[in-house]
Amino acid sequence: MPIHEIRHPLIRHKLGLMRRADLSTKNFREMAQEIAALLTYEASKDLPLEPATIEGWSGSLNVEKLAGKKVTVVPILRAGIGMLDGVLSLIPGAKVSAVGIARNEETLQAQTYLERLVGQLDQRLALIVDPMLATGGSMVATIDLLKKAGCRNVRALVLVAAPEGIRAVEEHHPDVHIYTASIDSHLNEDGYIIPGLGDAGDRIFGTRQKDA
Ligand SMILES: O=P(O)(O)OC[C@H]1O[C@H](OP(=O)(O)OP(=O)(O)O)[C@H](O)[C@@H]1O
Ligand SMILES: O=c1cc[nH]c(=O)[nH]1
Ligand SMILES: [Mg+2]
Repeated sequence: MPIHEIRHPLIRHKLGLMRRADLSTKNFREMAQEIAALLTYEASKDLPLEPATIEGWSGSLNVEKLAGKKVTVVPILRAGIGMLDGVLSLIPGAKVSAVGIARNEETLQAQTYLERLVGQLDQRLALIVDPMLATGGSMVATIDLLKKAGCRNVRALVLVAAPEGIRAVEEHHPDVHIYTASIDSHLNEDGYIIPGLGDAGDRIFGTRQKDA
């Protein structure tokens, strides 16, 4: 199954807090990074290990380390920045590939305005981060451009996913696994996830918010 809804109690609790309309910008940001770290833990649980010999306090011993595979984290700007540090807290050596995509508010079409990818993408696992998977247009466009640049191993971390967006990713990129804190009910007529979080970019950046 390429969709993984991680129903861990810590994630359920933190996501419940994020759904509160009165949560401050500060706390919304903190929860987004913390859930991102917990999703990273899940999304990395099958990364390959290789043996290594080290000098320990009692002499030489065999340990394990992550095998050759390198990681790039791919935040979809803007809102994806709100999950970046959470991923990097667990994979501090990862390179960051920034992709700027904004959804046209009328047509809901994804429009790409920035593409700053790191090198050696054919050897890297790409972990795309974006709080919201709504129609899936932004995610599909990001996976398209990563694969075009040579990336063969892509996973997506989203806080909330709509069934419509999951179907779009499955249809266009069935090899891509999605890790989410919640599969929500549906999209409303404006393309917002219900119950969702509202506009995640605005809530993370403090724009157009009542308490800004
Ligand atoms: O699945 P989709 O229908 O494409 O919608 C999801 C996208 O919409 C939001 O970004 P937005 O376009 O609002 O940009 P922002 O991050 O700059 O606020 C969100 O962060 C996703 O990137
Ligand atoms: O519910 C949604 C859908 C798209 N973008 C958001 O920020 N929220
Ligand atoms: Mg937005």
